[in-house]
Amino acid sequence: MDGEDAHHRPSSSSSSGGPFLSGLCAAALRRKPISARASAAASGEGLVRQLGVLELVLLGIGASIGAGIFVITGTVARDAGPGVTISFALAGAACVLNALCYAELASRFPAVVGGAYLYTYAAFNELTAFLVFTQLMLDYHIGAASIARSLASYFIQFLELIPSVKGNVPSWIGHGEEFFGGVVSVNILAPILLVILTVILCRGVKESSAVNTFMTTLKIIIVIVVVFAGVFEVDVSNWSPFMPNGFKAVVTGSTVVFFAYVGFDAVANSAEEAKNPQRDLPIGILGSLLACVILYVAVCLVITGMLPYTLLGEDAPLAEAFSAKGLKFVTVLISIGAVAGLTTTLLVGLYVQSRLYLGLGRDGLLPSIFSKVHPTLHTPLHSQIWVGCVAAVLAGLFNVHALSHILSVGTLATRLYQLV
Ligand SMILES: NC(=[NH2+])NCCC[C@H](N)C(=O)O
Repeated sequence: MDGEDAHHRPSSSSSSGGPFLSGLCAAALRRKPISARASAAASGEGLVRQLGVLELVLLGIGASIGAGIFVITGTVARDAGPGVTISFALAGAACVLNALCYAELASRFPAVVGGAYLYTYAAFNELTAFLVFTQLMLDYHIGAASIARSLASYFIQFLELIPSVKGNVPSWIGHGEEFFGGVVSVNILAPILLVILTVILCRGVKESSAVNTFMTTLKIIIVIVVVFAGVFEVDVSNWSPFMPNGFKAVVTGSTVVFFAYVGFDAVANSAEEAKNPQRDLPIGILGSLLACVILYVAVCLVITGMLPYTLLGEDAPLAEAFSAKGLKFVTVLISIGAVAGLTTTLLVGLYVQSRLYLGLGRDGLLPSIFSKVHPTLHTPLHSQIWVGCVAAVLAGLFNVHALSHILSVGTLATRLYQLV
């Protein structure tokens, strides 16, 4: 990798041998010449092109539809009323603008891993790119841990449906055994789930994509069934007034529901594994986002039409709305949808992280071990195992509450950076 690294770094800025500080500044301010890197990637030293357009669209949807739609809808609807639909449409429109930028950049630099990190490196400089990476990693590492913790709780809840098991599952298995006044909350199920997903990801991009395709299709079907089951329960009088607390509450709501769209950018990181990146990456990015906008808006219309917005629950609004109408089977479907949703956001999140580590390892910004790709599996094994371990340690020691505090700061900082 070192030879290649030297090859793609601009010699003018780094070879002068001048004072240490000016060398450092020059390094921090250099940009990435994409063409050289692209030809190195194209020479076939690692990842393989296995993903078609459908797999890319499902990758984006897999990363985006998590628990957000099942939870945030109710939280926001309590303020914005049925206008939460407009909140989702507004946030969706903002994301479409963002996605158009991603689509344009992804088709310009199609053959290199890296997504936002790569684009910042090419447009600004190495320092900015590295900062983008650190913030993305803060978000992804902590995000992966908290999603794994939520998944573990879901599994324990399913297990406790068995009468003889109910109340007998030790808390260190899934819910967390608390120490130091609740600062540390130890459990083993979340790390086990992370190990399983890491093994799948290490086996190959085709295998990981197959799991994602299956789970994502399942959750899309569930969301569609939920919408159709709900349509027959809609009472249009629940939609008026549409914005009980005015447009301001709707706009405020759109800043919260933005979270539900986070994920479509994952597609940009599969540039080196897409069969026809120049054409398929933009389709994958925009296609997955548009699918989410349609599904989310439909869910919002249905849920706010089913019950007066004041009666929507805060924790599991969608499930509660259906049990209030006596549709228990839909409630079960929603739980399965949430588990599938969490699993795919976790899977794709871990996938994206490893490709980012790979990109930085190749660029010499991280130790070269991260740049290694397994010769037969064609996956960045070291990077993948590393991101799995970090998430497993965090998920093994902290609960969602502790993790989400750190995550909010990370996500906000990341998005601010991207705006700049
Ligand atoms: N990188 C992240 N923060 N990913 C979290 C994705 C959350 C996903 N959009 C959801 O609604 O659940």
